[in-house]
Amino acid sequence: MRPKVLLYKPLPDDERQRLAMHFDIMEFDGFHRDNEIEFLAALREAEGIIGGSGIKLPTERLEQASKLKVASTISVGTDQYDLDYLARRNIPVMHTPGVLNETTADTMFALLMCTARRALELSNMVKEGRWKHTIGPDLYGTDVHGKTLGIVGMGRIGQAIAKRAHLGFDMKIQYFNRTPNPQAEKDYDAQYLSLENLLSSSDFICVMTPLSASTQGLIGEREFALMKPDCIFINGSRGKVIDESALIKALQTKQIRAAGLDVFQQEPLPANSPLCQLDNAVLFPHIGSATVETRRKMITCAVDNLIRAMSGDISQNCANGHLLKNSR
Ligand SMILES: NC(=O)C1=CN([C@@H]2O[C@H](COP(=O)(O)OP(=O)(O)OC[C@H]3O[C@@H](n4cnc5c(N)ncnc54)[C@H](OP(=O)(O)O)[C@@H]3O)[C@@H](O)[C@H]2O)C=CC1
Ligand SMILES: O=CC(=O)O
Repeated sequence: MRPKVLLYKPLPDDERQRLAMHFDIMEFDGFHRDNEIEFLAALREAEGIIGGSGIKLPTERLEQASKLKVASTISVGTDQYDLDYLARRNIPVMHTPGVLNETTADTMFALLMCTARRALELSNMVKEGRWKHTIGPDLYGTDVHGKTLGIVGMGRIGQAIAKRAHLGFDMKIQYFNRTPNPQAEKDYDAQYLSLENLLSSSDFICVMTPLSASTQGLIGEREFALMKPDCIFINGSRGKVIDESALIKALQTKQIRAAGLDVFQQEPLPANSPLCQLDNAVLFPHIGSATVETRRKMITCAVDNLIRAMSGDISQNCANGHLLKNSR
């Protein structure tokens, strides 16, 4: 009998067929109230699961997946899973690092540029017929080139952002990680600082860490208070890495200049969020990697990961390999 795999995110036909060559597929478009009973029945039968980061499968649900051997996600972030719990069950979590670095860095730079130059606010002014005369200083933006960019989380994507900033915009790069990144220091002349020093001396701050126990709430009221009054804050990591209420307060009181956000504590962001009322907040709907080309590469990578891991090979792209009891 072929292993059963629960697929809960739509795939292009060719990638779906590739899975079907190896597995019996139980297919769902997301996990929600309307499909809960059938979905959980399929989960109980599944040896493999494949979905995306936006669809949470909490541990109490995964406890029912007694036959589960592999979880594959079409994302680099794996915070939707409890990696320790799955490792205790010896279940590898496979993800898609690398293939989305450049696209996600492009998105973060777009967010940074739009925020600095007030692009969406001014575009809306034009579209709504409010452009009556040459704009004055009250609507001017701020320069990006030549400024100082602080990157919190100088990993794969952080370095792709540093490349754009340093080589393209002549920005000074400083960063904070738990461990220094000598490659970024060599390639982009990046300077390693404590979080406090980075926050108080950067013109732009971009957060690009994973969400984990060590990063949840990393940037809160105290951290916003350390930032320069002209600071532009960009979050591309996960909403819970920052205290969103503290950010809203910092934006409302102009404690910082502006924020560009791709991720939120609750996604989709509720329309009644105070963030939606703020001219100095540029909001993207979690589109870091959302281009045709890159989403396709991520799907191919996640399908490859599942096929290989189901046959026992987790040598590439395993997010919890270091935690597994039995290395494969
Ligand atoms: N908005 C979007 O659409 C996207 C969002 N993402 C998010 O970006 C995250 C990062 O991806 P990627 O660059 O591939 O990951 P990497 O693992 O390559 O980089 C993560 C970096 O964060 C640092 N970091 C981790 N924990 C801490 C901490 N407690 N304090 C300070 N720094 C920390 C790590 O350094 P060290 O371990 O030394 O601390 C590392 O440099 C993903 O996990 C995901 O959440 C990714 C893609 C798209
Ligand atoms: O947020 C996206 C991811 O790939 O992680």
